[in-house]
Amino acid sequence: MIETKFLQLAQQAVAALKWEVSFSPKPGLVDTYSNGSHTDMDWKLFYKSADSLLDSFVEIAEKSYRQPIALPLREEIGRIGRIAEKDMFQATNGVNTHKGAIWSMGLLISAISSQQTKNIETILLTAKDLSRLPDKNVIPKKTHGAVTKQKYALTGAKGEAQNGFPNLAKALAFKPQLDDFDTWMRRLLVLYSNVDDTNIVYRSNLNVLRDFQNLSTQIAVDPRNILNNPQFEKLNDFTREHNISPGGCADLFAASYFLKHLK
Ligand SMILES: CC(C)(COP(=O)(O)OP(=O)(O)OC[C@H]1O[C@@H](n2cnc3c(N)ncnc32)[C@H](O[C@H]2O[C@H](COP(=O)(O)OP(=O)(O)OP(=O)(O)O)[C@@H](O)[C@H]2O)[C@@H]1O)[C@@H](O)C(=O)NCCC(=O)NCCS
Ligand SMILES: Nc1ncnc2[nH]cnc12
Repeated sequence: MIETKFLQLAQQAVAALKWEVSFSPKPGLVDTYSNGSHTDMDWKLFYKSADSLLDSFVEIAEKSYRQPIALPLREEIGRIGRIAEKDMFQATNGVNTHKGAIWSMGLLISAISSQQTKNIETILLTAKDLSRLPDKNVIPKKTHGAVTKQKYALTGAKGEAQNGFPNLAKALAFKPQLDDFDTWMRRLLVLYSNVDDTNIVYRSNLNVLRDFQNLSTQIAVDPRNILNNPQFEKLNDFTREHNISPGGCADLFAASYFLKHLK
């Protein structure tokens, strides 16, 4: 029988993934208004994908409960993470919806369950330590992320975790603004401004990433209502023109919501 505490933690992670895709508008990304720069995904597919991850998230919480941060735990959650990736691809018919999210959420769930804490600093530090342990069972693949990281000397989702999730922490540190929507929109823009998202670079190049980040920074710090700021429409147009999607930022956005709403 699944213990309620593990199920509840996993359900919160799945709910955060669904919240992320529902949050609208998000330039370049799939939301409930549009499919952004994607032709093979919509918000319903993301819901299906999120639901397919519940069992693996429960198992990560279970297997991590009060465990020391050491190689056996790292290898165990790596094994479950790879099953989660398979479940996701099966649920989506081969579309990569949540690969980055499985990685980040998996580490965060494991950190929460192993330390039995809601303290964000402790969670990020523990997830960082876990991610730095070498999992000998990883088979290097020529993924889009791997190709891009090598070509441009970027560190991707792995680097974000191994550095203690600095961009996620930056987004969370952003003080509430006018209202809940404005606060979360600016947190998303903080991620757009700072994350070296390999999805963007794979579909374009480093110059496009930097222009995207600079435009996002301008909007994030502008006190005007974001949806009335003409620069926001410009950002939307920019993602369309370059056919780019900040999928890595979306994963971290979901993870930041998950941490902020831990019960
Ligand atoms: C360590 C792994 C994450 C290995 O990952 P990989 O080597 O494949 O490459 P990364 O670049 O590290 O990216 C993986 C995904 O992470 C997201 N991401 C990208 N950049 C960043 C960043 N700077 N910080 C954080 N996260 C980042 C991103 O995922 C999202 O985008 C995907 C959808 O994008 P889309 O545009 O559709 O791209 P594609 O389908 O690839 O291509 P096209 O559409 O252009 O054709 C979606 O998945 C989002 O989630 C990257 O895709 C890890 O996978 C690993 O080692 N796993 C093993 C299991 C394990 O150990 N798990 C432990 C914890 S459970
Ligand atoms: N809403 C979204 N759109 C595109 N890629 C994503 N990866 C995770 N969430 C996403």
